[in-house]
Amino acid sequence: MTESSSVIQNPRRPDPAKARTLAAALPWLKRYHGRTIVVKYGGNAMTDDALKVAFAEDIAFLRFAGFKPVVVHGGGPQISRMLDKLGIKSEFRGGLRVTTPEAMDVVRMVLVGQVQRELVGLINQHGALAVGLSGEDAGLFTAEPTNTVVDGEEVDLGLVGEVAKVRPEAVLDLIEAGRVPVVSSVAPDVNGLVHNVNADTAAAALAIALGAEKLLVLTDVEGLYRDYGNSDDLIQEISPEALGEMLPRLDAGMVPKMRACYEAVTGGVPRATVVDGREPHAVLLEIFTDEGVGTQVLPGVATRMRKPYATGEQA
Ligand SMILES: Nc1ncnc2c1ncn2[C@@H]1O[C@H](COP(=O)(O)OP(=O)(O)O)[C@@H](O)[C@H]1O
Ligand SMILES: CC(=O)N[C@@H](CCC(=O)OP(=O)(O)O)C(=O)O
Repeated sequence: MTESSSVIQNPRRPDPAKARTLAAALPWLKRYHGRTIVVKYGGNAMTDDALKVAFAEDIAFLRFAGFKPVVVHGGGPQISRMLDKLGIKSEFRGGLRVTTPEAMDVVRMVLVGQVQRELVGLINQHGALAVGLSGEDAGLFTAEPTNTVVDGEEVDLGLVGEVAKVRPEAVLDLIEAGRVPVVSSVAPDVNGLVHNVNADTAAAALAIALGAEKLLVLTDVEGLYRDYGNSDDLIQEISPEALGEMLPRLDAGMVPKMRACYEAVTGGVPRATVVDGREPHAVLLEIFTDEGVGTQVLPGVATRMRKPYATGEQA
């Protein structure tokens, strides 16, 4: 022994529980290795800095674990706050923002210039991974103007679009280069006029075009309630057919969200899951556990219910 060497007295034995947790992740590592997972990060799940940091860690973790995560972000509350500051009224119909040309400028500024930039910066704390883009980049999305029907009446939503076409090449190039695309949901129509696309809708269209293994949607509730406001029964698993029957009875932000899950699964994505993004590390908890966090939409299942988690209990 040299003079400079030292002996650690009473070293602490490594905790076997840590190894068990890691070993339990093996089936999921095998299932999703090399597979694309589209993660939709809703504005309501970006409530504090610690949550956003944990989200960025989860995305970097997936990338380093050999998955191919693609982020599509929202920012509805952030847009509403900015509109409010500017003295512009926010109005939602059928879960979608009525978007005037004046509001469209703000939507684009907040989504692409603020929310996207912040997420890119947070993910890149872990390496040169994230690259931001919007539906305007390299023809990623072409929007088609859309209206909605509320209480049997057609409502003019202004510059709101559905995704009519996806050219996923730019996203595929980034994935191929080992990057994490972070996508904002604004998109030009065929004439180049930029439209506001709901981020859930954009995420579903991208998941289908990429042939993703999963669409994972982070929001601010534990999942889909069977009868929101009247009962705390949560739907744990539901088939696209049963969800399709529920769609006309849903309201507010759950309309585009559950429609997006429906579209994704009927469009070939094997499963779509809505989870509570207010839970730190919601992405890792959902992907690496089998207990059915949130609401899962997958073909061929009978509807299964559960009660919400007890207050203070971890997912
Ligand atoms: N059946 C339902 N189950 C769960 N949430 C519902 C339901 N119906 C309406 N909601 C509302 O939808 C909201 C989520 O949509 P939204 O506010 O657009 O979220 P995000 O910003 O994550 O896209 C919930 O906070 C809840 O208030
Ligand atoms: C047409 C429409 O409603 N677009 C949304 C786009 C942002 C979004 O979808 O954000 P969340 O995911 O946080 O709800 C909006 O203007 O709020």
